[in-house]
Amino acid sequence: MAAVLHRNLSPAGDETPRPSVVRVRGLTRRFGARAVIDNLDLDIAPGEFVALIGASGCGKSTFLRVLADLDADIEGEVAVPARRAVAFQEPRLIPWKSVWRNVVLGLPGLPNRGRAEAALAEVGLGHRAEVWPKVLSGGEAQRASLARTLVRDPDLLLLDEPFGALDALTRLNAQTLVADLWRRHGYAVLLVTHDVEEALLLADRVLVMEARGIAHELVVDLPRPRDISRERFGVLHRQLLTWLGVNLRDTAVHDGGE
Ligand SMILES: Nc1ncnc2c1ncn2[C@@H]1O[C@H](COP(=O)(O)OP(=O)(O)OP(=O)(O)O)[C@@H](O)[C@H]1O
Repeated sequence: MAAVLHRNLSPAGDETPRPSVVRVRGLTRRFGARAVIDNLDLDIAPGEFVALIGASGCGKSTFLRVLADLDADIEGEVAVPARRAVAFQEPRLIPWKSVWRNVVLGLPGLPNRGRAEAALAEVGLGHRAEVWPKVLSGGEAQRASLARTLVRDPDLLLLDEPFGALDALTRLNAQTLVADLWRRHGYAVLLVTHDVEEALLLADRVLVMEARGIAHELVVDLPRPRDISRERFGVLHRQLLTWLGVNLRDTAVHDGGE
């Protein structure tokens, strides 16, 4: 497994290293005798958007759960910021609480409706604060789940396939929203996804996970907003598919690197 170390993503010429917001060294997670993650190293810079992609069952969610502090049964060192937030494929809203109460659920102090409404307005749900979660569409529920991350004012946002269950158009809108929120708030993001295009649309860097660890890393050298019709986008797309073992017999695969 390749060790992946933080790259300085500041403008060309400025090689001053920045501190990492996530620092992982020698992480191993075993289930019984089997190491699903084996001696993994990773740094994520403040404000960096990193996508993690890989075949089903390779350990992506396991890794994200460790970073979210939902799993402490590990070996190695993991340093993450205290202010972090997580959103999953299912919005995980409590059905008997109104949307705004869901947004501030678990925050210390009295439920702060103003704060919830501000976050809901940011995701375009200012008019939905009072309703029950069951009346929200799939896309709206997922936006409420993003509002719940915003009220935590995170330094690190962990996203586990947050758009996986959405239809194509809703997904596109949700991706744009995530990109806008990221730009506005400046937190670092680790996005677990199965979608190569989504990874290239959103991330500064894409990590390809294979059994036990991170096997490849791609720095996405494309200007934002990303244009999927650009030739370079196609080159990076094919590179990722090749690493993922997708059969590209009918396309040119040798123009993207290795
Ligand atoms: N609590 C557990 N006990 C035993 N094995 C587990 C446990 N949690 C995960 N695993 C195993 O660890 C491996 C990695 O699982 P994980 O859910 O992290 O994969 P993933 O890459 O997120 O998959 P997917 O893309 O399908 O969501 C799988 O083989 C899974 O069966």
